[in-house]
Amino acid sequence: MKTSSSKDAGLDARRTALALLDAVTIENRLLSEVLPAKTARLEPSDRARAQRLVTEALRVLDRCDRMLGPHLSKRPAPHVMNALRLGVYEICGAGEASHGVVNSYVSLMQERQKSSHFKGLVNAVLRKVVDEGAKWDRLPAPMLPKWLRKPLLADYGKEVVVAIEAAHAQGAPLDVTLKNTNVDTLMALSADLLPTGSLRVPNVSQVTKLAGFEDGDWWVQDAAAALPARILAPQKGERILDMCAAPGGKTMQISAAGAEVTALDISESRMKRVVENLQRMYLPAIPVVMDALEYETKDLFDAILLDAPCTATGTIRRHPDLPYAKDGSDFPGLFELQELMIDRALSLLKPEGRLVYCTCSLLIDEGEEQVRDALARHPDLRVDLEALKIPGVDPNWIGPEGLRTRPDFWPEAGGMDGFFVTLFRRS
Ligand SMILES: C[S@@+](CC[C@H](N)C(=O)[O-])C[C@H]1O[C@@H](n2cnc3c(N)ncnc32)[C@H](O)[C@@H]1O
Repeated sequence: MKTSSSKDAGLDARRTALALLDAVTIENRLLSEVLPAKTARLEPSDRARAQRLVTEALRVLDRCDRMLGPHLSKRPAPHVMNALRLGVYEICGAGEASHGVVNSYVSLMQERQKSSHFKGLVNAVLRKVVDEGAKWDRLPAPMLPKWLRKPLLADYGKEVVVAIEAAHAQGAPLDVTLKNTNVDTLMALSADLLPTGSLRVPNVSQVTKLAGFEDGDWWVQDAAAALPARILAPQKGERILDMCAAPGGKTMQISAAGAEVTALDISESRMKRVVENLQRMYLPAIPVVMDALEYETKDLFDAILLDAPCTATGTIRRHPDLPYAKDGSDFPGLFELQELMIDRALSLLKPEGRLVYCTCSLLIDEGEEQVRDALARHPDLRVDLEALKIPGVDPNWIGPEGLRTRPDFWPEAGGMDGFFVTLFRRS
């Protein structure tokens, strides 16, 4: 690994960003899986720079490709294409000095024998892009890849999908959930209080340095992700199962409300994060590491929150790598697992108990369709629509099966993640 010198300032971060983009688009890995290993040897400032560069470029990858299209008679090898994409993003999207950007990506091509003969192409194409920079702002919002755009078009229609894509390009603000409603914390964070009770914090560079982090006054949680536990409305002393708990955002909401919460997750490493998060917040919970489909208990629960494993397509604002790392092939397996988990949850619930089912997905298959199927399988089950009408939730977001949020909601305030939430009771 080379180190930065004044001559090649930014090269280490760019090399790593290119390796990360290759890992996502060629090896189909999620950034969260590859970031630790690929950035381990970088200086903290370069690590942050590489992460920012690849994340922001992924957000506008379709735009980069549109800029490059007219200058490429044939798509070059993926590694070369990714260098061009990063170069375009840096020149047009980030407004970096074009001379340094072009030189860096040409140098990176020279570093590998296989790509060294593309250095002339990279040089020529990026220079042409510099001349056409003004085109960038006139390009439409980046489109999702076809494999994901197609089902979303079927679910929502073109107008909504275009609005969702525009919201994805904007990225996501930082939202936090307060442990206790505390005006001092609100003031110290200079945050906006959102209609649903979450706080939106402006201009964050380092979350751990924000007021109240050390004291456990709040945790990071998107405003939409905070809705399922609010809808569950945990009561002091109730026994509640958080059936897919890690990393623990909803467990902490339930615990902070004074309920006795069992936090279950199949992943030992992810459960460690739940425990760490609970410790930082000084909140109790009973951690259980096991497959929810095998979990049994004699003492049925008063309420269950099932935040089922899903495609996470509602979180693309935060994870723009997802549409490029995935191709939808694992989706049917997830839909089946969600169905099994709903049935399992019902078997662990008191007859008068309530089950909140939610997914951070935009796909109807993982929300409304799961509810319709569950009602057909369990004739004694009903959806409690009244329970979904909590403060700040627009009644238009509620359909016959439950509450649907989308990234294009609250556009002026900065949007929200896509979620589906419903509350089941037995008739
Ligand atoms: C959407 S995440 C949960 C997020 C969490 N509720 C929160 O608010 O922080 C889904 C979780 O389901 C867990 N999971 C996947 N399959 C599972 C299974 N069969 N049993 C229990 N947990 C499972 C995953 O490890 C993952 O942590």
